[in-house]
Amino acid sequence: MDKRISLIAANWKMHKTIGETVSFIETLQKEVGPCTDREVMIAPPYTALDAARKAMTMEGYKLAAQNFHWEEKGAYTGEISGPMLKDLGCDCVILGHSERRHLFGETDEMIQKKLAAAFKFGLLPILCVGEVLEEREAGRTLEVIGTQLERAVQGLSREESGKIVIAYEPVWAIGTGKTATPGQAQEVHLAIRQHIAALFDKEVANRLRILYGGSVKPDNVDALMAQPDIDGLLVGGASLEVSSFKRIVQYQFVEK
Ligand SMILES: O=C(CO)COP(=O)(O)O
Repeated sequence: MDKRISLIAANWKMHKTIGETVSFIETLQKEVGPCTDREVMIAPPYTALDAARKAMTMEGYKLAAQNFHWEEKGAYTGEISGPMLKDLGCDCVILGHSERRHLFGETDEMIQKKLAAAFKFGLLPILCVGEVLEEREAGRTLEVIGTQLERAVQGLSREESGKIVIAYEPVWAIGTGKTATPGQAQEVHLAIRQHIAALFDKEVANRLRILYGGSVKPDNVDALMAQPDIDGLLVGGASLEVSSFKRIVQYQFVEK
Protein backbone atom coordinates (compact mmCIF):
# COMPACT_ATOMS: atom_id res chain seq x y z
CA MET A 1 0.00 0.00 0.00
CA ASP A 2 1.22 3.53 -0.77
CA LYS A 3 2.30 5.50 2.25
CA ARG A 4 -0.13 8.32 2.87
CA ILE A 5 1.08 11.30 4.88
CA SER A 6 -1.50 12.17 7.52
CA LEU A 7 -3.35 15.48 7.49
CA ILE A 8 -4.68 17.07 10.66
CA ALA A 9 -6.98 19.91 9.70
CA ALA A 10 -8.66 22.65 11.73
CA ASN A 11 -11.95 24.03 10.48
CA TRP A 12 -12.54 27.15 12.52
CA LYS A 13 -15.95 27.92 10.96
CA MET A 14 -17.11 31.43 11.97
CA HIS A 15 -14.59 31.87 14.79
CA LYS A 16 -11.55 34.06 15.49
CA THR A 17 -10.47 37.56 14.61
CA ILE A 18 -7.19 38.39 12.86
CA GLY A 19 -5.39 38.92 16.17
CA GLU A 20 -6.67 35.63 17.61
CA THR A 21 -5.65 33.80 14.44
CA VAL A 22 -2.08 35.11 14.49
CA SER A 23 -1.66 34.42 18.17
CA PHE A 24 -2.99 30.83 17.74
CA ILE A 25 -0.71 30.02 14.80
CA GLU A 26 2.38 31.51 16.43
CA THR A 27 1.78 29.59 19.66
CA LEU A 28 1.00 26.32 17.85
CA GLN A 29 4.16 26.51 15.76
CA LYS A 30 6.25 27.37 18.81
CA GLU A 31 4.85 24.42 20.76
CA VAL A 32 4.70 21.83 17.96
CA GLY A 33 7.57 22.94 15.71
CA PRO A 34 7.97 22.05 12.04
CA CYS A 35 6.07 18.96 10.84
CA THR A 36 7.68 16.56 8.40
CA ASP A 37 5.86 13.29 9.05
CA ARG A 38 2.37 14.83 9.08
CA GLU A 39 0.67 17.93 7.67
CA VAL A 40 -1.26 20.48 9.68
CA MET A 41 -3.90 22.54 7.95
CA ILE A 42 -5.79 25.52 9.29
CA ALA A 43 -8.95 26.97 7.76
CA PRO A 44 -9.67 30.34 9.39
CA PRO A 45 -12.47 32.63 8.22
CA TYR A 46 -11.78 34.54 4.97
CA THR A 47 -10.98 37.73 6.90
CA ALA A 48 -7.99 36.12 8.63
CA LEU A 49 -6.50 34.21 5.66
CA ASP A 50 -3.91 36.84 4.79
CA ALA A 51 -2.69 37.21 8.37
CA ALA A 52 -2.66 33.43 8.81
CA ARG A 53 -0.51 33.00 5.68
CA LYS A 54 2.02 35.51 7.02
CA ALA A 55 2.07 33.86 10.44
CA MET A 56 2.74 30.36 8.99
CA THR A 57 6.49 30.21 8.81
CA MET A 58 7.25 26.56 9.51
CA GLU A 59 7.39 23.50 7.29
CA GLY A 60 4.31 21.28 7.21
CA TYR A 61 1.63 23.94 7.83
CA LYS A 62 -1.00 24.54 5.16
CA LEU A 63 -3.67 27.18 4.73
CA ALA A 64 -7.23 26.46 3.62
CA ALA A 65 -10.38 28.43 2.93
CA GLN A 66 -13.70 27.06 4.15
CA ASN A 67 -15.54 27.56 0.86
CA PHE A 68 -15.38 29.38 -2.48
CA HIS A 69 -17.33 30.04 -5.67
CA TRP A 70 -16.59 28.03 -8.81
CA GLU A 71 -16.51 30.98 -11.20
CA GLU A 72 -13.31 32.94 -11.72
CA LYS A 73 -15.05 36.33 -11.40
CA GLY A 74 -18.36 38.02 -12.11
CA ALA A 75 -21.56 39.40 -10.62
CA TYR A 76 -21.76 37.12 -7.57
CA THR A 77 -22.24 39.46 -4.62
CA GLY A 78 -20.65 38.19 -1.45
CA GLU A 79 -18.67 35.40 -3.10
CA ILE A 80 -14.92 34.68 -3.24
CA SER A 81 -13.22 32.96 -6.19
CA GLY A 82 -10.38 30.47 -6.54
CA PRO A 83 -7.91 32.99 -7.99
CA MET A 84 -8.68 35.30 -5.02
CA LEU A 85 -7.82 32.48 -2.61
CA LYS A 86 -4.62 31.72 -4.53
CA ASP A 87 -3.80 35.41 -4.33
CA LEU A 88 -3.99 35.16 -0.55
CA GLY A 89 -1.67 32.15 -0.56
CA CYS A 90 -4.24 29.43 0.15
CA ASP A 91 -3.15 25.86 -0.51
CA CYS A 92 -6.50 24.11 -0.05
CA VAL A 93 -10.24 24.64 0.08
CA ILE A 94 -12.91 22.78 2.05
CA LEU A 95 -15.91 21.84 -0.12
CA GLY A 96 -19.40 20.59 0.64
CA HIS A 97 -19.17 20.83 4.42
CA SER A 98 -22.45 19.65 5.93
CA GLU A 99 -23.11 23.16 7.26
CA ARG A 100 -22.82 24.45 3.68
CA ARG A 101 -25.12 21.67 2.45
CA HIS A 102 -27.74 21.89 5.20
CA LEU A 103 -27.70 25.55 6.31
CA PHE A 104 -26.92 27.19 2.97
CA GLY A 105 -28.53 24.79 0.52
CA GLU A 106 -25.45 23.61 -1.36
CA THR A 107 -26.30 20.80 -3.74
CA ASP A 108 -24.20 17.95 -5.12
CA GLU A 109 -24.20 19.78 -8.45
CA MET A 110 -22.70 22.94 -6.90
CA ILE A 111 -20.11 20.85 -5.08
CA GLN A 112 -19.16 19.09 -8.32
CA LYS A 113 -18.57 22.49 -9.96
CA LYS A 114 -16.49 23.62 -7.00
CA LEU A 115 -14.39 20.46 -7.10
CA ALA A 116 -13.60 20.95 -10.79
CA ALA A 117 -12.83 24.64 -10.14
CA ALA A 118 -10.44 23.78 -7.29
CA PHE A 119 -8.28 21.83 -9.74
CA LYS A 120 -8.61 24.52 -12.40
CA PHE A 121 -7.31 27.16 -10.00
CA GLY A 122 -4.67 25.03 -8.29
CA LEU A 123 -6.26 24.47 -4.87
CA LEU A 124 -6.23 21.11 -3.10
CA PRO A 125 -9.88 20.21 -2.45
CA ILE A 126 -11.09 18.67 0.78
CA LEU A 127 -14.44 17.16 -0.12
CA CYS A 128 -16.80 16.56 2.81
CA VAL A 129 -19.38 13.77 2.74
CA GLY A 130 -21.60 12.38 5.46
CA GLU A 131 -25.00 11.04 6.37
CA VAL A 132 -27.65 12.46 8.71
CA LEU A 133 -28.93 10.44 11.67
CA GLU A 134 -32.14 9.25 9.97
CA GLU A 135 -30.10 7.93 7.04
CA ARG A 136 -27.77 6.03 9.39
CA GLU A 137 -30.70 4.62 11.35
CA ALA A 138 -32.35 3.50 8.13
CA GLY A 139 -29.13 1.64 7.17
CA ARG A 140 -28.53 3.97 4.22
CA THR A 141 -25.12 5.40 5.22
CA LEU A 142 -23.03 3.78 2.48
CA GLU A 143 -25.63 4.45 -0.20
CA VAL A 144 -25.88 8.16 0.72
CA ILE A 145 -22.12 8.61 0.79
CA GLY A 146 -21.69 6.67 -2.46
CA THR A 147 -24.13 9.02 -4.19
CA GLN A 148 -22.45 12.16 -2.78
CA LEU A 149 -19.08 10.87 -3.99
CA GLU A 150 -20.22 9.83 -7.45
CA ARG A 151 -21.90 13.16 -8.09
CA ALA A 152 -18.95 15.20 -6.80
CA VAL A 153 -16.23 13.49 -8.84
CA GLN A 154 -18.15 13.51 -12.11
CA GLY A 155 -15.90 14.78 -14.89
CA LEU A 156 -12.66 14.58 -12.92
CA SER A 157 -9.66 12.85 -14.45
CA ARG A 158 -8.12 9.79 -12.84
CA GLU A 159 -5.10 11.84 -11.83
CA GLU A 160 -7.24 14.55 -10.20
CA SER A 161 -9.30 11.99 -8.31
CA GLY A 162 -6.22 10.54 -6.65
CA LYS A 163 -5.34 13.97 -5.29
CA ILE A 164 -8.63 14.78 -3.59
CA VAL A 165 -8.78 14.66 0.17
CA ILE A 166 -12.12 13.27 1.33
CA ALA A 167 -13.47 14.09 4.77
CA TYR A 168 -16.06 11.72 6.19
CA GLU A 169 -18.13 13.77 8.61
CA PRO A 170 -21.27 12.03 9.91
CA VAL A 171 -23.67 14.95 10.37
CA TRP A 172 -24.99 13.50 13.66
CA ALA A 173 -21.45 13.68 15.12
CA ILE A 174 -20.68 17.31 14.25
CA GLY A 175 -20.62 19.58 17.28
CA THR A 176 -22.76 17.14 19.24
CA GLY A 177 -20.08 15.43 21.31
CA LYS A 178 -21.19 12.12 19.73
CA THR A 179 -18.23 10.63 17.88
CA ALA A 180 -18.52 7.74 15.49
CA THR A 181 -16.69 4.86 17.15
CA PRO A 182 -13.33 4.09 15.53
CA GLY A 183 -14.97 0.94 14.11
CA GLN A 184 -17.92 2.86 12.62
CA ALA A 185 -15.57 5.43 11.07
CA GLN A 186 -13.23 2.74 9.70
CA GLU A 187 -16.15 0.90 8.08
CA VAL A 188 -17.19 4.01 6.15
CA HIS A 189 -13.60 5.00 5.27
CA LEU A 190 -12.97 1.56 3.82
CA ALA A 191 -16.24 1.75 1.85
CA ILE A 192 -15.22 5.16 0.47
CA ARG A 193 -11.88 3.74 -0.66
CA GLN A 194 -13.58 0.76 -2.28
CA HIS A 195 -16.08 3.04 -3.98
CA ILE A 196 -13.30 5.18 -5.46
CA ALA A 197 -11.50 1.99 -6.55
CA ALA A 198 -14.66 0.94 -8.39
CA LEU A 199 -15.12 4.38 -9.99
CA PHE A 200 -11.44 4.74 -10.98
CA ASP A 201 -9.01 2.02 -9.88
CA LYS A 202 -7.20 0.59 -6.87
CA GLU A 203 -4.09 2.68 -7.26
CA VAL A 204 -6.08 5.93 -7.16
CA ALA A 205 -7.99 4.63 -4.13
CA ASN A 206 -4.78 3.75 -2.29
CA ARG A 207 -3.38 7.23 -2.82
CA LEU A 208 -6.53 8.91 -1.50
CA ARG A 209 -6.37 10.52 1.93
CA ILE A 210 -9.59 10.14 3.90
CA LEU A 211 -10.09 12.27 7.01
CA TYR A 212 -12.60 11.71 9.80
CA GLY A 213 -14.49 14.67 11.29
CA GLY A 214 -17.13 14.91 14.03
CA SER A 215 -16.41 15.59 17.69
CA VAL A 216 -12.72 14.70 17.44
CA LYS A 217 -11.15 15.39 20.84
CA PRO A 218 -7.80 14.74 22.54
CA ASP A 219 -9.25 11.64 24.20
CA ASN A 220 -10.44 9.89 21.03
CA VAL A 221 -7.74 10.97 18.57
CA ASP A 222 -5.35 8.06 19.06
CA ALA A 223 -7.99 5.35 18.63
CA LEU A 224 -9.33 7.03 15.47
CA MET A 225 -5.88 7.53 13.95
CA ALA A 226 -4.95 3.89 14.61
CA GLN A 227 -7.58 2.73 12.08
CA PRO A 228 -6.04 1.56 8.79
CA ASP A 229 -8.17 3.77 6.51
CA ILE A 230 -8.22 6.93 8.63
CA ASP A 231 -5.50 9.19 7.22
CA GLY A 232 -6.24 12.32 9.16
CA LEU A 233 -8.86 14.42 10.90
CA LEU A 234 -11.01 17.47 10.28
CA VAL A 235 -11.51 19.12 13.64
CA GLY A 236 -14.05 21.80 14.57
CA GLY A 237 -14.57 22.71 18.23
CA ALA A 238 -11.37 21.14 19.58
CA SER A 239 -9.28 23.07 17.04
CA LEU A 240 -10.14 26.42 18.60
CA GLU A 241 -7.83 26.03 21.62
CA VAL A 242 -4.11 25.54 21.10
CA SER A 243 -3.89 23.03 23.97
CA SER A 244 -6.46 20.61 22.54
CA PHE A 245 -5.49 21.04 18.88
CA LYS A 246 -1.82 20.54 19.75
CA ARG A 247 -2.63 17.20 21.40
CA ILE A 248 -4.60 16.16 18.32
CA VAL A 249 -1.73 17.16 15.99
CA GLN A 250 0.60 15.15 18.20
CA TYR A 251 -1.54 12.00 18.00
CA GLN A 252 0.22 8.75 18.73
CA PHE A 253 1.64 7.43 15.47
CA VAL A 254 1.14 3.74 14.65
CA GLU A 255 2.59 2.07 11.58
CA LYS A 256 -0.28 0.84 9.36
O1 LIG B 1 -17.53 20.05 11.29
C1 LIG B 1 -16.49 19.65 11.77
C2 LIG B 1 -15.21 19.90 11.10
O2 LIG B 1 -15.38 20.33 9.79
C3 LIG B 1 -16.48 18.92 13.06
O3 LIG B 1 -16.86 19.78 14.05
P1 LIG B 1 -16.70 19.33 15.60
O4 LIG B 1 -15.27 18.82 15.73
O5 LIG B 1 -16.96 20.58 16.38
O6 LIG B 1 -17.69 18.25 15.81
